[in-house]
Formats: sequence, structure tokens, C-alpha cells
Amino acid sequence: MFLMDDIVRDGDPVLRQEAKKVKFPLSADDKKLAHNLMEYLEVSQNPELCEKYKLRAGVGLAAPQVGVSKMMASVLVPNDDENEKGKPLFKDVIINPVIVSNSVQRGALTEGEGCLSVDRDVPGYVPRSARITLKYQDVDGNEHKIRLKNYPAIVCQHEIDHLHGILFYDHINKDNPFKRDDDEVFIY
Ligand SMILES: CNC(=O)c1cccc(C)c1Nc1nc(N2CCN(c3ccccc3Cl)CC2)nc(N2CSC[C@H]2C(=O)NC)n1
Repeated sequence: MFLMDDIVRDGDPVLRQEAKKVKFPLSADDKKLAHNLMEYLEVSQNPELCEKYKLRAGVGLAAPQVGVSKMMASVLVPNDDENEKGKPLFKDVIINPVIVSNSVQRGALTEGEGCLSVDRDVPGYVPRSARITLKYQDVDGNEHKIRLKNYPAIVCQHEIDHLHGILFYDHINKDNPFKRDDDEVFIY
């Protein structure tokens, strides 16, 4: 399983590369990669295991962040409502993802964004599309076309950025990091 030592940090050129499309059917290595990318999120979101393995919790992890420049990322956005039965807002390994359309309306996490590959706090709003239509293949090669909004939409945009060599702070307004556009929605 991946540990923090396996996570590539900002400054490594792999984080600024355009990742390669993944071929289907998945090789055994790519199947293992997909499994490990999702396993990291599950373990990191479990308080005991997160502590035990000294992980940083995350809701998304892209293959380039573990040094593999392939178009694959895991997303696990938990349902933060009280009842434990709450199934995740979104859970899948998105392969060869493409944002096929996005809302004009922008959205940002009120508290800014963090990234497992960026060891420093970079304050500021990361303006993204408030809603997206996402096309991707899952590990079995099935095509999906889904509409996402709010937190899951933000996380998927953050992860897809990684596949194109973009980091969240690239989007923060240099002059006024906390610039709020009037019609922007703030999430979380
Ligand atoms: C600088 N301010 C901040 O970081 C920030 C500060 C406050 C709030 C938010 C909301 C912030 N922002 C932010 N918080 C997160 N987590 C909240 C805690 N959570 C988590 C933690 C513990 C158990 C289970 C879970 Cl689920 C894990 C995920 N994650 C992301 N991002 C940006 S999109 C990819 C995603 C990611 O996984 N990053 C590692 N941003």
C-alpha cells in the first residue's frame, strides 16, 4: 500500500508532465495501481489507520502523485452527514477522464485547497467550475458520463489538473488570493 514516502512532492518534474492515456484492458500493473490509489484514500480517511501509518488524509489521489504519469486518479468523497450508512458522495477510479462541459458559474472551497504533494499551506480561493459533466472509464473499461457539483466537482477538477501537470495554487489570484466574484459559490 502507498505511504507518504511514496507520494511525490512539488518540485518533481513528474507533477508538471502531461500524463499518458491508459490502454484497455488494463494490465495487471494498472489494475494494481488503481486498487492502491483507492486504498490510500480509504486508509487515510480512517482515523486509526491514518494515525497508524502517519498519512495525510485525502479525498483524491492522482497517479502522477505516486510517480506514475498515467491518466488515472482515485476519488473518494465521503458523505459527511451523521448516519454512518451514508454512502460516499462520489467513489471511483477515474481513467482517461475528460471534462466535456462545465458551468459558467464558478465555485471554490471556502477554506482553500490542500494537496498531498504540496507540503506547505497556500492560502487563497481556487476558482473552479461549480458544476461539470465528466466522462471517464472505470477499471473494467465501462464508459461513464456523469454530472457533478459542489465538493465532488471540485475534487475531480483538482485530480484531473494533476493529469495535465497543473497544481491547485496555479489558479490562485496572485494580486488578491481571496478575491470573490459575485456569482461564485463557496463550498464546504
Ligand atoms: C488549505 N485549506 C485546506 O486544505 C482546508 C482546510 C479546511 C477544510 C478544507 C475542505 C480544506 N481544503 C481541503 N481539504 C481537504 N480534505 C479535508 C479533510 N479530509 C479528511 C480529513 C480527515 C478524515 C477524513 C477526511 Cl475526508 C481530507 C480532505 N482536501 C482538499 N483537497 C483539495 S481537492 C483534493 C482534496 C485533497 O484530498 N487534498 C489532500 N482540500
